[in-house]
Amino acid sequence: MCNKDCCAVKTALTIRRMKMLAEKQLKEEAAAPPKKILLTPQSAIFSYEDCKRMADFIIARTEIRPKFGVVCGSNLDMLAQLIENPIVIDYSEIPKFELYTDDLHKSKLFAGTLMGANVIAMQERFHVYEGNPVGSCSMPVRVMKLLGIEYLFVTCASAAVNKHYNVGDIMLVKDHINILGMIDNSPLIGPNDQRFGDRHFSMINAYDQQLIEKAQEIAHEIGCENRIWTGVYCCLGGPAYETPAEHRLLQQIGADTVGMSLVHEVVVARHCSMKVFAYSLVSVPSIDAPQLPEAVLLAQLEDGENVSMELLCRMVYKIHNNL
Ligand SMILES: O=P(O)(O)O[C@H]1O[C@H](CO)[C@@H](O)[C@H]1O
Ligand code: HPA
Repeated sequence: MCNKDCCAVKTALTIRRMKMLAEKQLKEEAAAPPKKILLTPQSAIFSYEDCKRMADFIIARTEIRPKFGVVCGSNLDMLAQLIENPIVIDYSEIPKFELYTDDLHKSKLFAGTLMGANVIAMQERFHVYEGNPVGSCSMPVRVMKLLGIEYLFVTCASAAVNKHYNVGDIMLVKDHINILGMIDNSPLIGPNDQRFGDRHFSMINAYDQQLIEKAQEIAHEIGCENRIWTGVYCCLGGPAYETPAEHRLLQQIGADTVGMSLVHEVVVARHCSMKVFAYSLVSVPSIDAPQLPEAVLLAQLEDGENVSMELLCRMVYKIHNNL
Protein backbone atom coordinates (compact mmCIF):
# COMPACT_ATOMS: atom_id res chain seq x y z
CA MET A 1 0.00 0.00 0.00
CA CYS A 2 1.59 3.35 -0.97
CA ASN A 3 1.29 6.48 1.15
CA LYS A 4 -0.07 9.91 0.06
CA ASP A 5 3.38 11.27 -0.87
CA CYS A 6 4.15 8.24 -2.98
CA CYS A 7 0.97 8.70 -5.09
CA ALA A 8 1.58 12.42 -5.42
CA VAL A 9 5.06 11.70 -6.84
CA LYS A 10 3.62 9.08 -9.19
CA THR A 11 0.94 11.49 -10.43
CA ALA A 12 3.52 14.18 -11.14
CA LEU A 13 5.64 11.67 -13.05
CA THR A 14 2.64 10.43 -15.02
CA ILE A 15 1.66 13.96 -16.02
CA ARG A 16 5.24 14.72 -17.16
CA ARG A 17 5.34 11.48 -19.17
CA MET A 18 2.01 12.25 -20.86
CA LYS A 19 3.19 15.75 -21.76
CA MET A 20 6.36 14.35 -23.32
CA LEU A 21 4.39 11.81 -25.31
CA ALA A 22 1.97 14.46 -26.58
CA GLU A 23 4.87 16.72 -27.64
CA LYS A 24 6.52 13.79 -29.44
CA GLN A 25 3.29 12.99 -31.24
CA LEU A 26 2.83 16.61 -32.33
CA LYS A 27 6.41 16.71 -33.66
CA GLU A 28 5.85 13.46 -35.61
CA GLU A 29 2.59 14.73 -37.08
CA ALA A 30 4.23 17.98 -38.18
CA ALA A 31 7.04 16.05 -39.88
CA ALA A 32 4.70 13.60 -41.69
CA PRO A 33 3.59 14.38 -45.26
CA PRO A 34 0.02 15.72 -45.43
CA LYS A 35 -2.64 12.99 -45.63
CA LYS A 36 -4.47 12.75 -48.96
CA ILE A 37 -8.18 13.35 -48.60
CA LEU A 38 -10.16 11.55 -51.24
CA LEU A 39 -13.21 13.52 -52.22
CA THR A 40 -15.68 11.02 -53.59
CA PRO A 41 -19.07 12.67 -53.86
CA GLN A 42 -21.56 9.99 -54.83
CA SER A 43 -22.48 11.36 -58.24
CA ALA A 44 -18.86 11.86 -59.31
CA ILE A 45 -17.57 8.34 -58.68
CA PHE A 46 -18.67 7.27 -62.15
CA SER A 47 -18.52 10.10 -64.65
CA TYR A 48 -20.77 10.47 -67.68
CA GLU A 49 -17.79 9.36 -69.79
CA ASP A 50 -17.30 6.20 -67.66
CA CYS A 51 -20.97 5.29 -68.08
CA LYS A 52 -20.79 6.00 -71.82
CA ARG A 53 -17.75 3.75 -72.20
CA MET A 54 -19.60 0.93 -70.42
CA ALA A 55 -22.71 1.44 -72.58
CA ASP A 56 -20.62 1.47 -75.77
CA PHE A 57 -18.92 -1.75 -74.69
CA ILE A 58 -22.30 -3.43 -74.09
CA ILE A 59 -23.72 -2.21 -77.41
CA ALA A 60 -20.65 -3.51 -79.25
CA ARG A 61 -21.03 -6.92 -77.59
CA THR A 62 -24.80 -7.31 -77.90
CA GLU A 63 -25.54 -5.35 -81.05
CA ILE A 64 -29.00 -4.52 -79.74
CA ARG A 65 -30.53 -1.30 -78.55
CA PRO A 66 -32.78 -2.32 -75.66
CA LYS A 67 -36.00 -0.49 -74.89
CA PHE A 68 -36.53 -2.18 -71.51
CA GLY A 69 -34.07 -2.56 -68.64
CA VAL A 70 -34.70 -4.97 -65.78
CA VAL A 71 -32.97 -5.10 -62.41
CA CYS A 72 -33.55 -8.51 -60.83
CA GLY A 73 -34.07 -8.69 -57.10
CA SER A 74 -32.95 -11.44 -54.76
CA ASN A 75 -34.76 -14.68 -55.65
CA LEU A 76 -35.85 -13.02 -58.88
CA ASP A 77 -32.81 -13.79 -61.00
CA MET A 78 -34.96 -16.12 -63.12
CA LEU A 79 -36.48 -12.97 -64.68
CA ALA A 80 -33.21 -12.51 -66.59
CA GLN A 81 -33.43 -16.09 -67.78
CA LEU A 82 -36.74 -15.37 -69.51
CA ILE A 83 -34.81 -13.45 -72.16
CA GLU A 84 -34.63 -15.38 -75.41
CA ASN A 85 -31.34 -16.13 -77.17
CA PRO A 86 -29.46 -13.96 -74.73
CA ILE A 87 -25.98 -12.59 -75.06
CA VAL A 88 -24.61 -12.99 -71.55
CA ILE A 89 -21.92 -10.63 -70.32
CA ASP A 90 -20.18 -11.13 -67.00
CA TYR A 91 -19.95 -7.84 -65.07
CA SER A 92 -16.21 -8.35 -64.74
CA GLU A 93 -15.83 -8.06 -68.55
CA ILE A 94 -17.31 -4.56 -68.65
CA PRO A 95 -14.71 -1.88 -67.93
CA LYS A 96 -15.25 -0.48 -64.40
CA PHE A 97 -18.67 -2.14 -64.02
CA GLU A 98 -17.63 -4.76 -61.50
CA LEU A 99 -18.38 -3.79 -57.90
CA TYR A 100 -18.61 -5.74 -54.65
CA THR A 101 -21.30 -8.38 -54.65
CA ASP A 102 -21.97 -11.40 -52.47
CA ASP A 103 -23.21 -13.48 -55.38
CA LEU A 104 -20.52 -13.52 -58.04
CA HIS A 105 -22.07 -16.29 -60.10
CA LYS A 106 -25.15 -14.17 -60.76
CA SER A 107 -23.14 -11.09 -61.74
CA LYS A 108 -24.28 -11.17 -65.34
CA LEU A 109 -26.09 -9.03 -67.86
CA PHE A 110 -28.55 -10.76 -70.17
CA ALA A 111 -29.40 -9.02 -73.44
CA GLY A 112 -31.89 -10.31 -75.98
CA THR A 113 -35.61 -10.32 -76.65
CA LEU A 114 -38.63 -10.84 -74.46
CA MET A 115 -42.13 -10.96 -75.96
CA GLY A 116 -40.68 -9.46 -79.13
CA ALA A 117 -39.04 -6.47 -77.42
CA ASN A 118 -35.35 -5.76 -76.90
CA VAL A 119 -34.52 -6.16 -73.23
CA ILE A 120 -31.44 -6.09 -71.06
CA ALA A 121 -31.43 -7.44 -67.50
CA MET A 122 -29.04 -7.26 -64.58
CA GLN A 123 -29.27 -10.63 -62.91
CA GLU A 124 -27.86 -9.28 -59.64
CA ARG A 125 -27.75 -5.75 -58.28
CA PHE A 126 -25.14 -4.01 -56.12
CA HIS A 127 -26.05 -3.27 -52.50
CA VAL A 128 -24.79 -0.62 -50.10
CA TYR A 129 -24.25 -3.23 -47.36
CA GLU A 130 -21.88 -5.11 -49.66
CA GLY A 131 -19.54 -2.15 -49.34
CA ASN A 132 -20.52 -0.09 -52.38
CA PRO A 133 -21.18 3.64 -52.15
CA VAL A 134 -24.83 4.34 -52.91
CA GLY A 135 -23.82 6.27 -56.05
CA SER A 136 -22.03 3.17 -57.34
CA CYS A 137 -25.03 0.92 -56.62
CA SER A 138 -27.11 3.02 -58.99
CA MET A 139 -24.42 3.44 -61.68
CA PRO A 140 -25.91 0.60 -63.83
CA VAL A 141 -29.10 2.65 -64.20
CA ARG A 142 -27.13 5.43 -65.87
CA VAL A 143 -25.46 2.90 -68.13
CA MET A 144 -28.93 1.64 -69.05
CA LYS A 145 -30.02 5.19 -69.83
CA LEU A 146 -27.07 5.57 -72.20
CA LEU A 147 -28.00 2.25 -73.81
CA GLY A 148 -31.25 3.96 -74.80
CA ILE A 149 -33.58 2.30 -72.32
CA GLU A 150 -36.95 4.00 -71.95
CA TYR A 151 -38.58 1.75 -69.37
CA LEU A 152 -36.78 0.63 -66.25
CA PHE A 153 -38.31 -2.31 -64.39
CA VAL A 154 -36.88 -2.57 -60.90
CA THR A 155 -37.66 -5.64 -58.83
CA CYS A 156 -36.68 -6.72 -55.34
CA ALA A 157 -37.36 -9.04 -52.45
CA SER A 158 -38.82 -7.50 -49.34
CA ALA A 159 -40.35 -8.15 -45.95
CA ALA A 160 -44.01 -7.39 -45.35
CA VAL A 161 -44.64 -4.47 -43.03
CA ASN A 162 -48.34 -4.30 -43.90
CA LYS A 163 -49.96 -7.06 -41.88
CA HIS A 164 -52.31 -7.98 -44.74
CA TYR A 165 -49.46 -8.95 -47.06
CA ASN A 166 -48.44 -12.61 -47.26
CA VAL A 167 -45.25 -14.26 -48.38
CA GLY A 168 -45.41 -14.72 -52.14
CA ASP A 169 -47.56 -11.61 -52.66
CA ILE A 170 -46.35 -8.93 -55.01
CA MET A 171 -46.41 -5.24 -54.20
CA LEU A 172 -46.43 -2.77 -57.07
CA VAL A 173 -44.43 0.16 -55.75
CA LYS A 174 -46.38 3.43 -55.88
CA ASP A 175 -44.01 5.43 -53.66
CA HIS A 176 -41.02 4.99 -51.40
CA ILE A 177 -39.44 6.13 -48.15
CA ASN A 178 -35.73 6.55 -48.71
CA ILE A 179 -34.27 6.41 -45.21
CA LEU A 180 -30.69 6.35 -46.56
CA GLY A 181 -31.36 9.39 -48.73
CA MET A 182 -33.02 11.26 -45.87
CA ILE A 183 -29.88 11.00 -43.82
CA ASP A 184 -27.63 12.43 -46.49
CA ASN A 185 -26.83 9.28 -48.44
CA SER A 186 -28.33 10.07 -51.83
CA PRO A 187 -26.71 8.74 -55.03
CA LEU A 188 -26.85 12.29 -56.40
CA ILE A 189 -24.76 14.04 -53.78
CA GLY A 190 -21.91 15.85 -55.49
CA PRO A 191 -21.60 17.84 -58.71
CA ASN A 192 -24.65 17.56 -60.94
CA ASP A 193 -23.97 16.49 -64.54
CA GLN A 194 -26.65 18.24 -66.55
CA ARG A 195 -26.27 15.68 -69.32
CA PHE A 196 -28.11 13.25 -67.04
CA GLY A 197 -30.65 15.68 -65.63
CA ASP A 198 -31.45 18.79 -63.60
CA ARG A 199 -30.06 19.32 -60.13
CA HIS A 200 -33.52 19.36 -58.55
CA PHE A 201 -36.39 17.30 -59.90
CA SER A 202 -39.77 16.03 -58.81
CA MET A 203 -40.31 12.61 -57.26
CA ILE A 204 -44.09 12.87 -57.64
CA ASN A 205 -45.28 10.10 -59.96
CA ALA A 206 -41.75 8.62 -59.84
CA TYR A 207 -43.44 5.23 -60.15
CA ASP A 208 -45.37 5.73 -63.36
CA GLN A 209 -49.09 5.66 -62.61
CA GLN A 210 -50.04 4.39 -66.08
CA LEU A 211 -47.65 1.47 -65.70
CA ILE A 212 -49.10 0.68 -62.27
CA GLU A 213 -52.59 0.65 -63.80
CA LYS A 214 -51.40 -1.67 -66.56
CA ALA A 215 -50.02 -4.04 -63.93
CA GLN A 216 -53.30 -3.89 -61.98
CA GLU A 217 -55.13 -4.81 -65.22
CA ILE A 218 -52.78 -7.77 -65.61
CA ALA A 219 -53.45 -8.81 -61.99
CA HIS A 220 -57.14 -9.16 -62.94
CA GLU A 221 -56.36 -10.92 -66.23
CA ILE A 222 -54.34 -13.59 -64.45
CA GLY A 223 -56.71 -13.83 -61.48
CA CYS A 224 -54.18 -12.58 -58.94
CA GLU A 225 -55.87 -9.39 -57.85
CA ASN A 226 -55.98 -10.57 -54.24
CA ARG A 227 -52.21 -11.20 -54.24
CA ILE A 228 -50.95 -8.13 -56.10
CA TRP A 229 -51.00 -5.03 -53.91
CA THR A 230 -49.99 -1.44 -54.54
CA GLY A 231 -48.01 0.17 -51.74
CA VAL A 232 -45.03 2.00 -50.30
CA TYR A 233 -41.53 0.48 -50.14
CA CYS A 234 -39.04 1.56 -47.50
CA CYS A 235 -35.29 1.12 -47.89
CA LEU A 236 -33.01 0.48 -44.93
CA GLY A 237 -29.24 0.06 -45.02
CA GLY A 238 -29.10 -3.53 -43.77
CA PRO A 239 -27.56 -6.04 -43.77
CA ALA A 240 -29.27 -6.86 -40.46
CA TYR A 241 -33.00 -7.12 -40.76
CA GLU A 242 -35.03 -4.58 -38.80
CA THR A 243 -35.75 -5.07 -35.11
CA PRO A 244 -39.36 -5.45 -33.91
CA ALA A 245 -39.28 -1.84 -32.67
CA GLU A 246 -38.04 -0.65 -36.08
CA HIS A 247 -40.74 -2.76 -37.74
CA ARG A 248 -43.39 -0.95 -35.64
CA LEU A 249 -41.85 2.39 -36.59
CA LEU A 250 -42.04 1.48 -40.29
CA GLN A 251 -45.73 0.60 -39.86
CA GLN A 252 -46.36 3.99 -38.32
CA ILE A 253 -44.61 5.97 -41.05
CA GLY A 254 -46.67 4.30 -43.77
CA ALA A 255 -44.37 1.64 -45.23
CA ASP A 256 -45.97 -1.52 -46.63
CA THR A 257 -42.78 -3.42 -47.41
CA VAL A 258 -39.14 -3.03 -46.42
CA GLY A 259 -35.89 -3.95 -48.15
CA MET A 260 -32.35 -2.72 -48.74
CA SER A 261 -32.32 -1.55 -52.33
CA LEU A 262 -34.40 -0.10 -55.16
CA VAL A 263 -34.88 3.51 -54.03
CA HIS A 264 -31.47 4.84 -55.05
CA GLU A 265 -31.83 3.18 -58.46
CA VAL A 266 -35.21 4.85 -58.88
CA VAL A 267 -33.89 8.27 -57.81
CA VAL A 268 -31.16 8.03 -60.45
CA ALA A 269 -33.62 6.77 -63.08
CA ARG A 270 -35.98 9.67 -62.44
CA HIS A 271 -33.10 12.13 -62.49
CA CYS A 272 -32.47 11.07 -66.09
CA SER A 273 -36.21 10.88 -66.95
CA MET A 274 -36.61 7.13 -67.36
CA LYS A 275 -40.08 5.67 -66.92
CA VAL A 276 -40.03 3.46 -63.84
CA PHE A 277 -42.08 0.42 -62.94
CA ALA A 278 -41.16 -1.41 -59.74
CA TYR A 279 -42.42 -4.33 -57.75
CA SER A 280 -41.30 -6.23 -54.71
CA LEU A 281 -41.88 -9.88 -53.98
CA VAL A 282 -42.76 -10.38 -50.33
CA SER A 283 -40.25 -12.95 -49.07
CA VAL A 284 -40.43 -12.48 -45.30
CA PRO A 285 -43.72 -12.30 -43.35
CA SER A 286 -44.72 -9.34 -41.22
CA ILE A 287 -44.14 -9.83 -37.50
CA ASP A 288 -47.93 -9.74 -37.08
CA ALA A 289 -48.52 -12.61 -39.50
CA PRO A 290 -49.52 -16.01 -38.08
CA GLN A 291 -46.58 -18.42 -37.97
CA LEU A 292 -46.70 -20.79 -40.93
CA PRO A 293 -44.63 -23.92 -41.53
CA GLU A 294 -41.47 -23.33 -43.61
CA ALA A 295 -42.79 -25.61 -46.39
CA VAL A 296 -45.94 -23.49 -46.77
CA LEU A 297 -43.90 -20.28 -46.97
CA LEU A 298 -41.60 -21.81 -49.57
CA ALA A 299 -44.55 -22.92 -51.69
CA GLN A 300 -46.08 -19.41 -51.46
CA LEU A 301 -42.76 -17.89 -52.45
CA GLU A 302 -42.45 -20.17 -55.46
CA ASP A 303 -45.97 -19.20 -56.50
CA GLY A 304 -45.04 -15.53 -56.18
CA GLU A 305 -41.96 -16.06 -58.34
CA ASN A 306 -44.18 -17.54 -61.07
CA VAL A 307 -46.60 -14.62 -60.84
CA SER A 308 -43.71 -12.17 -61.04
CA MET A 309 -42.48 -13.79 -64.29
CA GLU A 310 -45.98 -13.63 -65.78
CA LEU A 311 -46.27 -9.99 -64.73
CA LEU A 312 -42.96 -9.03 -66.31
CA CYS A 313 -43.73 -10.76 -69.63
CA ARG A 314 -47.21 -9.29 -69.89
CA MET A 315 -46.01 -5.78 -68.98
CA VAL A 316 -43.31 -5.87 -71.64
CA TYR A 317 -45.76 -7.24 -74.23
CA LYS A 318 -48.43 -4.63 -73.48
CA ILE A 319 -46.10 -1.67 -73.44
CA HIS A 320 -44.19 -2.78 -76.52
CA ASN A 321 -47.41 -3.22 -78.48
CA ASN A 322 -49.13 -0.12 -77.07
CA LEU A 323 -51.93 -2.20 -75.54
O1 LIG B 1 -33.44 -5.82 -52.71
P1 LIG B 1 -32.92 -7.12 -53.20
O2 LIG B 1 -31.69 -6.99 -54.02
O3 LIG B 1 -34.00 -7.92 -53.88
O4 LIG B 1 -32.49 -7.97 -51.91
C1 LIG B 1 -33.26 -8.05 -50.71
O5 LIG B 1 -32.96 -9.28 -50.13
C2 LIG B 1 -31.77 -9.14 -49.34
C3 LIG B 1 -32.07 -9.65 -47.97
O6 LIG B 1 -32.51 -10.94 -47.97
C4 LIG B 1 -31.49 -7.66 -49.27
O7 LIG B 1 -30.47 -7.37 -50.18
C5 LIG B 1 -32.77 -7.05 -49.69
O8 LIG B 1 -32.63 -5.76 -50.20
N1 HPA C 1 -36.00 -6.93 -43.94
C1 HPA C 1 -35.43 -6.01 -44.70
N2 HPA C 1 -35.15 -6.21 -45.95
C2 HPA C 1 -35.46 -7.36 -46.49
C3 HPA C 1 -36.06 -8.35 -45.79
C4 HPA C 1 -36.35 -8.13 -44.42
O1 HPA C 1 -36.88 -8.98 -43.70
N3 HPA C 1 -36.24 -9.38 -46.63
C5 HPA C 1 -35.76 -9.03 -47.81
N4 HPA C 1 -35.30 -7.80 -47.73
